[in-house]
This record gives sequence, structure tokens and C-alpha cells, in this order.
Amino acid sequence: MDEFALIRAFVAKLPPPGADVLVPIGDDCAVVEGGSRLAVTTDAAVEGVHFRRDTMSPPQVGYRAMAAAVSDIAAMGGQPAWITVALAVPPSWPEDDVVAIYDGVAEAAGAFGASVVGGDVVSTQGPLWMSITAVGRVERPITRAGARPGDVLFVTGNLGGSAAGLDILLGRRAGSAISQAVLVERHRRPTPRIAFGREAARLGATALDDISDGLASELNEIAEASGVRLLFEGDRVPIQPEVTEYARAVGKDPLEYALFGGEDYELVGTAPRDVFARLLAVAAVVGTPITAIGRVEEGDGVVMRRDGKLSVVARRGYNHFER
Ligand SMILES: Nc1ncnc2c1ncn2[C@@H]1O[C@H](COP(=O)(O)OP(=O)(O)O)[C@@H](O)[C@H]1O
Ligand SMILES: Cc1ncc(C[n+]2csc(CCOP(=O)(O)OP(=O)(O)O)c2C)c(N)n1
Ligand SMILES: [Mg+2]
Ligand SMILES: [Mg+2]
Ligand SMILES: [Mg+2]
Repeated sequence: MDEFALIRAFVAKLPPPGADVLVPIGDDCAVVEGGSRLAVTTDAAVEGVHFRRDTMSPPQVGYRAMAAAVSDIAAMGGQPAWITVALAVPPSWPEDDVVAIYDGVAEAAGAFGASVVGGDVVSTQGPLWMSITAVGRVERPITRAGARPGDVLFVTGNLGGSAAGLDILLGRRAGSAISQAVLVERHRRPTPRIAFGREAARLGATALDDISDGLASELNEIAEASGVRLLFEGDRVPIQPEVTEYARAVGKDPLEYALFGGEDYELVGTAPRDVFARLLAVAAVVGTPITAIGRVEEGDGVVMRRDGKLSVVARRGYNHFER
């Protein structure tokens, strides 16, 4: 298969583009109908860093990379609309596996309501990597900078599952088979919180961020950007039940997974009390549970209360250049 046959094989898997795509894949650029404020983001996924051939199948690689990119649109309160996918392929990857990445890309595009409008495919002597650019519509963007003293601090879903699932995939098996399967699935298939992010924007959440590098890291991002202190209760952080079981079995603190693990792609944010009450109601409607874990105060930094003691939570989390 040459480069053009490969692109045809990719495109054949994609759902048809939306009506807002005026010129689809096949020309020098795609042309889309904007007509609103747009959020733009790029996320890369690199073999050996974000996935390995033994941690994910090709469709899982594609789905997960799409979810990670779209999660940043959700964290702005936007609706993903258009996506481009760049792919660098080493000779060691069989063609069928490369094309199978697009099974995941296509499934994700359909699930997230976005059209894949272009991309690029090149050869490389390095690891396989992909870079996904997502553009979304966003009426009222929620940045990291809007948290105000008195706001409620909340997170969606539950945390720690992705990092525990990765530990299992990397060979540290422990706990029941069913819990292990749940955690591995949580790592391979994150769910960007698109509908909840949109509702948070509509109802007036003041800050929002997606959890890619770990809760501790994202909390510090919000505290710094907003010029506030964030205080949270350690035992209110929602931890996936299977994580608690797994962490006990391997002799770790489950909270470590939630705070420093990353890749859960849940949202962490702040909202005034009345807005938070409305978010609770809407969370039930869109099927995304939310939990209040603390509050915003004057000052700086991130502080956790656990067993009656306060401790500063540093920015520690996944960092590409500090390993
Ligand atoms: N190579 C780059 N060139 C320009 N901006 C970048 C680059 N890498 C990261 N950024 C920007 O830095 C900010 C922080 O990046 P990052 O922590 O990766 O965001 P996130 O965790 O939300 O994906 C983002 O606004 C991102 O667009
Ligand atoms: C094989 C493998 N090793 C380690 C990890 C863990 N890991 C890789 S990147 C990352 C952090 C999130 O990725 P990043 O590129 O920093 O996302 P961003 O914050 O830019 O959205 C984590 C926890 C993994 N997913 N797979
Ligand atoms: Mg990054
Ligand atoms: Mg983000
Ligand atoms: Mg990101």
C-alpha cells in the first residue's frame, strides 16, 4: 500500500463529515463553516510514552488519542467539531495495524460528534506517533483563571483508575481478575466529559481543567492561573473503588493514584455555590457524577486536609522532562 492507498483506507473508515464541513478530506485544506468562537488544541500520542504495543491495540491507540485531544475542548466548555490527525509510521508497524488505528479514530469521531477533516501521514525511523488537532465551538470559554474565593471546588467521575490500569498492564498484577479488567479498560478507554463541560459553561462555572497529568498538577494550574489557594479534603476525593482494592493489594495509598497518576480525563473545576447546586442537578441529567472536594480561598498554593492535618500538595504529576 502506498501513501495514497493508506489515506484512502483511513478515510473509508470515517463516518461522513458534518454539514459544517464545506470542503472535506482530499484537497489542500479542509474548509469549515465556523460562525462562533472556536477553541483549538493539539495533543500528541507517542509509542513508548503514551502507549506501548503491549498496553493497547491499534484501535485503542486511535480512540485514546482522540479522547485526550477532545478532553481539552471539554475542559474549555466547548463542543468538538473538527479534527485533523497527523501520523508518523515506522517500518516495524504492519500496514493492517496502522489502518486499524483508524477504527478507533472513526469510532471516537462518531462518539464525540466531530468530523475528521484532514491530517498527514509520514514515515519515520523512530516510534509511531500521532498528533491530533481538535477545534471546537465554545460560546463562553471556561479558563483556568476564573476561580474566586468562596467558590466550590469539584471533580467529575472518579480518579486513579487509569494509572492503576497502566500499572497492571505493565505487569504489576494484583487483586481480583474483574477489578483488574475494569482498571485496564479505564486506562485504555477514557471518556472526555463533553456534555458536562458544555453545561458547566452554560451555567457559569468559573474555572475548568481536564485531568491529564494528575489532580495535584491540575489543581496547581488552577491555583496559579487564578491567583487563589485551593483547599480540599483528602477523603472526599472520589477514588474508583477498584483502585482502592488494587492499591491495598500492592501496598500503596489509593490517594496517590488519584493525585499523581493522571490520564483519567475527568474535569476539575470551580463554581460559586448557587452554580454548583445547579451543576449537581445537570450532572445527573448528563450522566456525569460530580463531587465537591473543597473550596477556593484567598492566598496561593494547593492544600489538602487529611486526618485533621493540612499539607501542601506540590505540582508533582506526570512531567515529560522530569523523569
Ligand atoms: N510546542 C508548543 N508550542 C506552543 N504552545 C504549546 C506547546 N506545547 C504546549 N503548548 C501550550 O502550553 C499550554 C500547556 O500545555 P499542556 O500542559 O500540555 O496542556 P494540557 O495539559 O491541557 O493538554 C497549552 O496552552 C498548550 O497549547
Ligand atoms: C507506556 C506508558 N507509559 C506511561 C504512561 C503514563 N503517561 C504517559 S503521558 C502521561 C501524562 C499525560 O500526557 P501528556 O502528553 O502530558 O498530556 P497533556 O497534559 O499534554 O494533555 C502519563 C500519565 C502511559 N500512558 N503509557
Ligand atoms: Mg502537554
Ligand atoms: Mg488540559
Ligand atoms: Mg491535553
